[in-house]
Amino acid sequence: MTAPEETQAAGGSASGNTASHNAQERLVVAIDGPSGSGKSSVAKEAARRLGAAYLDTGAMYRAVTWHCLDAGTDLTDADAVARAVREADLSISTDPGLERIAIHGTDVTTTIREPFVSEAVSAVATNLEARAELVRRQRAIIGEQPRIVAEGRDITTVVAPDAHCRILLTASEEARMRRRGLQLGGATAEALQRQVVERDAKDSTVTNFTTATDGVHTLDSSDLDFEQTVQAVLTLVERAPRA
Ligand SMILES: Nc1ncnc2c1ncn2[C@@H]1O[C@H](COP(=O)(O)OP(=O)(O)OP(=O)(O)O)[C@@H](O)[C@H]1O
Ligand SMILES: Nc1ccn([C@H]2C[C@H](O)[C@@H](COP(=O)(O)O)O2)c(=O)n1
Repeated sequence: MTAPEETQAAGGSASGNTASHNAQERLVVAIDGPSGSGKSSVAKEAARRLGAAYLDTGAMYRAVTWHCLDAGTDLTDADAVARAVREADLSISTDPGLERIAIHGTDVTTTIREPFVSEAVSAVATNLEARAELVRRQRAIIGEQPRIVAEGRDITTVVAPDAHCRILLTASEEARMRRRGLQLGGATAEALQRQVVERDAKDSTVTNFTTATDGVHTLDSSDLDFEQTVQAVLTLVERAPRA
Protein backbone atom coordinates (compact mmCIF):
# COMPACT_ATOMS: atom_id res chain seq x y z
CA MET A 1 0.00 0.00 0.00
CA THR A 2 1.29 3.39 -0.86
CA ALA A 3 0.21 6.52 0.93
CA PRO A 4 -1.22 9.27 -1.22
CA GLU A 5 1.32 11.79 -2.29
CA GLU A 6 0.78 15.43 -2.86
CA THR A 7 1.88 15.94 -6.43
CA GLN A 8 1.66 19.70 -6.49
CA ALA A 9 1.86 22.49 -3.95
CA ALA A 10 -1.18 24.65 -3.32
CA GLY A 11 -1.76 27.54 -5.67
CA GLY A 12 -1.02 31.06 -4.54
CA SER A 13 -3.55 33.66 -3.54
CA ALA A 14 -5.56 34.73 -6.58
CA SER A 15 -7.04 38.07 -7.40
CA GLY A 16 -10.62 38.60 -6.31
CA ASN A 17 -9.98 37.24 -2.85
CA THR A 18 -12.59 38.83 -0.64
CA ALA A 19 -11.48 36.99 2.51
CA SER A 20 -9.15 39.12 4.60
CA HIS A 21 -7.87 36.72 7.26
CA ASN A 22 -4.21 36.06 7.82
CA ALA A 23 -2.82 33.94 4.98
CA GLN A 24 -0.29 32.41 7.42
CA GLU A 25 -2.98 30.94 9.70
CA ARG A 26 -3.87 27.27 9.42
CA LEU A 27 -7.22 26.90 7.72
CA VAL A 28 -9.36 23.86 6.99
CA VAL A 29 -12.64 24.36 5.14
CA ALA A 30 -14.93 21.33 4.73
CA ILE A 31 -17.71 21.30 2.12
CA ASP A 32 -20.23 18.50 1.56
CA GLY A 33 -23.31 18.24 -0.59
CA PRO A 34 -25.26 16.17 -3.10
CA SER A 35 -24.31 15.59 -6.71
CA GLY A 36 -24.45 18.70 -8.88
CA SER A 37 -24.77 21.11 -5.95
CA GLY A 38 -21.55 22.80 -7.08
CA LYS A 39 -19.12 21.46 -4.46
CA SER A 40 -16.15 20.84 -6.75
CA SER A 41 -16.31 24.01 -8.81
CA VAL A 42 -17.17 26.28 -5.87
CA ALA A 43 -14.65 24.69 -3.47
CA LYS A 44 -11.88 24.90 -6.08
CA GLU A 45 -12.53 28.59 -6.75
CA ALA A 46 -12.80 29.36 -3.02
CA ALA A 47 -9.45 27.58 -2.49
CA ARG A 48 -7.80 29.70 -5.20
CA ARG A 49 -9.03 32.90 -3.61
CA LEU A 50 -8.01 31.78 -0.12
CA GLY A 51 -4.53 30.79 -1.30
CA ALA A 52 -5.33 27.28 -0.11
CA ALA A 53 -4.91 23.74 -1.37
CA TYR A 54 -7.95 21.89 -2.70
CA LEU A 55 -8.93 18.25 -2.18
CA ASP A 56 -11.58 16.59 -4.36
CA THR A 57 -12.38 13.44 -2.37
CA GLY A 58 -14.95 12.33 -4.95
CA ALA A 59 -12.10 12.07 -7.44
CA MET A 60 -10.38 9.64 -5.06
CA TYR A 61 -13.50 7.41 -4.96
CA ARG A 62 -13.72 7.63 -8.74
CA ALA A 63 -10.04 6.77 -9.21
CA VAL A 64 -10.15 3.65 -7.02
CA THR A 65 -13.34 2.61 -8.83
CA TRP A 66 -11.52 2.93 -12.16
CA HIS A 67 -8.72 0.85 -10.63
CA CYS A 68 -11.17 -1.92 -9.61
CA LEU A 69 -12.76 -1.92 -13.06
CA ASP A 70 -9.37 -1.92 -14.78
CA ALA A 71 -8.16 -4.81 -12.63
CA GLY A 72 -11.34 -6.81 -13.26
CA THR A 73 -12.31 -6.74 -9.57
CA ASP A 74 -15.82 -8.04 -8.97
CA LEU A 75 -17.63 -4.98 -7.55
CA THR A 76 -20.11 -7.23 -5.78
CA ASP A 77 -17.27 -8.89 -3.82
CA ALA A 78 -16.83 -6.54 -0.82
CA ASP A 79 -13.56 -8.13 0.35
CA ALA A 80 -12.00 -7.95 -3.10
CA VAL A 81 -13.02 -4.28 -3.48
CA ALA A 82 -11.62 -3.39 -0.05
CA ARG A 83 -8.35 -5.17 -0.87
CA ALA A 84 -8.03 -3.41 -4.23
CA VAL A 85 -8.61 -0.03 -2.58
CA ARG A 86 -6.06 -0.69 0.17
CA GLU A 87 -3.49 -1.67 -2.47
CA ALA A 88 -4.20 1.27 -4.78
CA ASP A 89 -1.21 3.56 -5.28
CA LEU A 90 -3.08 6.83 -5.67
CA SER A 91 -1.66 10.30 -6.12
CA ILE A 92 -3.75 13.44 -6.37
CA SER A 93 -2.91 17.06 -7.00
CA THR A 94 -4.02 19.47 -4.30
CA ASP A 95 -3.25 22.50 -6.45
CA PRO A 96 -6.60 24.16 -7.30
CA GLY A 97 -5.02 25.21 -10.61
CA LEU A 98 -3.99 21.68 -11.62
CA GLU A 99 -6.47 18.80 -11.83
CA ARG A 100 -4.49 15.55 -11.84
CA ILE A 101 -5.09 12.15 -10.34
CA ALA A 102 -3.15 8.98 -11.05
CA ILE A 103 -3.36 5.32 -10.08
CA HIS A 104 -0.17 3.28 -10.21
CA GLY A 105 1.28 6.05 -12.38
CA THR A 106 -1.58 6.05 -14.92
CA ASP A 107 -3.17 9.47 -15.33
CA VAL A 108 -6.93 8.92 -14.91
CA THR A 109 -7.94 12.59 -14.55
CA THR A 110 -10.28 12.56 -17.55
CA THR A 111 -11.33 8.91 -17.56
CA ILE A 112 -12.79 9.02 -14.05
CA ARG A 113 -15.44 11.53 -15.25
CA GLU A 114 -16.81 9.12 -17.85
CA PRO A 115 -20.29 7.62 -17.33
CA PHE A 116 -18.96 4.05 -16.86
CA VAL A 117 -17.13 5.26 -13.74
CA SER A 118 -19.99 7.51 -12.52
CA GLU A 119 -22.37 4.57 -12.74
CA ALA A 120 -20.04 2.15 -10.89
CA VAL A 121 -18.61 4.44 -8.20
CA SER A 122 -21.36 3.92 -5.61
CA ALA A 123 -20.48 0.22 -5.39
CA VAL A 124 -17.07 1.25 -4.05
CA ALA A 125 -18.24 4.30 -2.08
CA THR A 126 -20.69 2.15 -0.12
CA ASN A 127 -17.99 -0.36 0.86
CA LEU A 128 -17.20 0.51 4.49
CA GLU A 129 -13.63 -0.88 4.46
CA ALA A 130 -12.86 1.03 1.28
CA ARG A 131 -14.26 4.18 2.90
CA ALA A 132 -12.12 3.70 6.00
CA GLU A 133 -9.01 3.46 3.83
CA LEU A 134 -9.85 6.59 1.81
CA VAL A 135 -10.85 8.55 4.93
CA ARG A 136 -7.44 7.69 6.42
CA ARG A 137 -5.66 8.95 3.29
CA GLN A 138 -7.83 12.08 3.09
CA ARG A 139 -7.05 12.98 6.70
CA ALA A 140 -3.32 12.54 5.98
CA ILE A 141 -3.51 14.87 2.95
CA ILE A 142 -5.47 17.48 4.93
CA GLY A 143 -3.00 17.22 7.80
CA GLU A 144 -0.07 17.94 5.48
CA GLN A 145 -1.52 21.20 4.19
CA PRO A 146 -1.42 24.48 6.11
CA ARG A 147 -4.53 25.72 4.31
CA ILE A 148 -6.97 23.52 2.47
CA VAL A 149 -10.53 23.35 1.18
CA ALA A 150 -11.73 19.73 1.06
CA GLU A 151 -15.04 18.64 -0.45
CA GLY A 152 -17.10 15.49 -0.71
CA ARG A 153 -19.94 13.78 1.13
CA ASP A 154 -18.53 13.12 4.63
CA ILE A 155 -15.89 15.81 5.10
CA THR A 156 -17.92 17.89 7.58
CA THR A 157 -18.97 14.83 9.56
CA VAL A 158 -16.26 12.14 9.36
CA VAL A 159 -13.07 13.26 7.63
CA ALA A 160 -12.65 16.73 9.18
CA PRO A 161 -15.36 17.34 11.79
CA ASP A 162 -12.96 19.78 13.49
CA ALA A 163 -12.53 21.97 10.38
CA HIS A 164 -12.57 25.72 11.01
CA CYS A 165 -15.53 26.16 8.70
CA ARG A 166 -17.97 23.43 7.68
CA ILE A 167 -20.54 23.94 4.94
CA LEU A 168 -23.32 21.80 3.49
CA LEU A 169 -23.79 23.11 -0.05
CA THR A 170 -27.24 22.24 -1.34
CA ALA A 171 -29.42 23.04 -4.37
CA SER A 172 -32.83 21.85 -5.44
CA GLU A 173 -32.98 18.64 -7.46
CA GLU A 174 -34.21 20.67 -10.42
CA ALA A 175 -31.23 23.07 -10.22
CA ARG A 176 -28.76 20.21 -9.84
CA MET A 177 -30.16 18.29 -12.82
CA ARG A 178 -30.11 21.47 -14.92
CA ARG A 179 -26.50 22.27 -13.98
CA ARG A 180 -25.32 18.73 -14.66
CA GLY A 181 -27.19 18.72 -17.99
CA LEU A 182 -25.43 21.95 -19.04
CA GLN A 183 -22.10 20.60 -17.85
CA LEU A 184 -22.35 17.29 -19.71
CA GLY A 185 -24.16 18.64 -22.77
CA GLY A 186 -26.38 16.21 -24.64
CA ALA A 187 -26.94 13.75 -21.77
CA THR A 188 -30.38 12.16 -21.83
CA ALA A 189 -32.85 12.77 -19.00
CA GLU A 190 -32.42 9.11 -18.01
CA ALA A 191 -28.62 9.44 -17.81
CA LEU A 192 -28.93 12.60 -15.71
CA GLN A 193 -31.40 10.86 -13.41
CA ARG A 194 -28.94 7.96 -12.96
CA GLN A 195 -25.93 10.19 -12.40
CA VAL A 196 -27.56 12.65 -10.01
CA VAL A 197 -30.65 11.30 -8.26
CA GLU A 198 -30.01 7.55 -8.28
CA ARG A 199 -26.32 7.94 -7.32
CA ASP A 200 -27.26 10.22 -4.40
CA ALA A 201 -29.84 7.67 -3.22
CA LYS A 202 -27.21 4.91 -3.15
CA ASP A 203 -24.49 7.09 -1.62
CA SER A 204 -26.77 8.42 1.12
CA THR A 205 -27.06 4.91 2.58
CA VAL A 206 -23.56 5.36 4.06
CA THR A 207 -23.11 9.15 4.36
CA ASN A 208 -25.30 12.04 5.41
CA PHE A 209 -25.01 14.89 2.92
CA THR A 210 -28.59 16.09 2.98
CA THR A 211 -28.99 17.50 6.48
CA ALA A 212 -26.45 19.63 8.32
CA THR A 213 -25.20 18.33 11.65
CA ASP A 214 -24.55 20.73 14.54
CA GLY A 215 -22.13 23.51 13.65
CA VAL A 216 -22.42 22.95 9.90
CA HIS A 217 -23.73 25.89 7.83
CA THR A 218 -26.28 25.06 5.15
CA LEU A 219 -25.78 27.09 1.97
CA ASP A 220 -28.63 26.68 -0.51
CA SER A 221 -27.35 27.72 -3.95
CA SER A 222 -30.58 27.04 -5.88
CA ASP A 223 -31.15 30.74 -6.53
CA LEU A 224 -27.51 31.85 -6.52
CA ASP A 225 -25.21 32.01 -9.52
CA PHE A 226 -21.68 30.60 -9.35
CA GLU A 227 -20.01 33.85 -8.24
CA GLN A 228 -22.64 34.52 -5.57
CA THR A 229 -22.10 31.00 -4.23
CA VAL A 230 -18.33 31.44 -4.06
CA GLN A 231 -18.80 34.76 -2.26
CA ALA A 232 -21.21 33.16 0.21
CA VAL A 233 -18.62 30.47 1.01
CA LEU A 234 -15.89 33.10 1.50
CA THR A 235 -18.17 35.06 3.83
CA LEU A 236 -18.80 31.95 5.96
CA VAL A 237 -15.05 31.27 6.10
CA GLU A 238 -14.36 34.89 7.03
CA ARG A 239 -16.88 34.77 9.87
CA ALA A 240 -15.81 31.39 11.21
CA PRO A 241 -14.31 31.57 14.71
CA ARG A 242 -10.58 30.81 14.73
CA ALA A 243 -8.65 29.02 17.44
N1 LIG B 1 -24.34 28.40 -8.03
C1 LIG B 1 -24.24 27.87 -9.24
N2 LIG B 1 -25.02 28.32 -10.22
C2 LIG B 1 -24.97 27.78 -11.44
N3 LIG B 1 -24.14 26.77 -11.81
C3 LIG B 1 -23.34 26.30 -10.89
C4 LIG B 1 -23.35 26.81 -9.56
N4 LIG B 1 -22.45 26.10 -8.84
C5 LIG B 1 -21.92 25.21 -9.70
N5 LIG B 1 -22.43 25.34 -10.92
C6 LIG B 1 -22.12 24.52 -12.11
O1 LIG B 1 -22.82 23.30 -11.91
C7 LIG B 1 -22.08 22.23 -12.48
C8 LIG B 1 -21.92 21.12 -11.44
O2 LIG B 1 -21.05 21.62 -10.42
P1 LIG B 1 -19.97 20.68 -9.73
O3 LIG B 1 -19.38 19.71 -10.68
O4 LIG B 1 -19.07 21.58 -8.98
O5 LIG B 1 -20.92 19.88 -8.71
P2 LIG B 1 -20.59 18.80 -7.62
O6 LIG B 1 -21.43 19.09 -6.45
O7 LIG B 1 -19.12 18.76 -7.38
O8 LIG B 1 -21.07 17.46 -8.31
P3 LIG B 1 -20.52 15.95 -8.13
O9 LIG B 1 -20.52 15.67 -6.68
O10 LIG B 1 -21.49 15.11 -8.86
O11 LIG B 1 -19.14 15.91 -8.73
C9 LIG B 1 -20.77 22.83 -12.97
O12 LIG B 1 -20.86 23.04 -14.36
C10 LIG B 1 -20.67 24.15 -12.23
O13 LIG B 1 -19.96 25.13 -12.94
N1 LIG C 1 -16.28 12.11 0.57
C1 LIG C 1 -16.90 11.43 -0.44
C2 LIG C 1 -16.76 11.84 -1.75
C3 LIG C 1 -17.40 11.13 -2.73
N2 LIG C 1 -18.12 10.05 -2.41
C4 LIG C 1 -18.74 9.24 -3.45
C5 LIG C 1 -20.08 9.71 -3.88
C6 LIG C 1 -20.05 9.73 -5.38
O1 LIG C 1 -20.90 8.76 -5.93
C7 LIG C 1 -18.64 9.39 -5.77
C8 LIG C 1 -17.99 10.41 -6.69
O2 LIG C 1 -18.10 11.70 -6.13
P1 LIG C 1 -18.28 13.01 -7.03
O3 LIG C 1 -17.07 13.09 -7.91
O4 LIG C 1 -19.52 12.82 -7.84
O5 LIG C 1 -18.37 14.13 -6.05
O6 LIG C 1 -17.90 9.26 -4.58
C9 LIG C 1 -18.25 9.66 -1.11
O7 LIG C 1 -18.95 8.67 -0.81
N3 LIG C 1 -17.64 10.37 -0.14
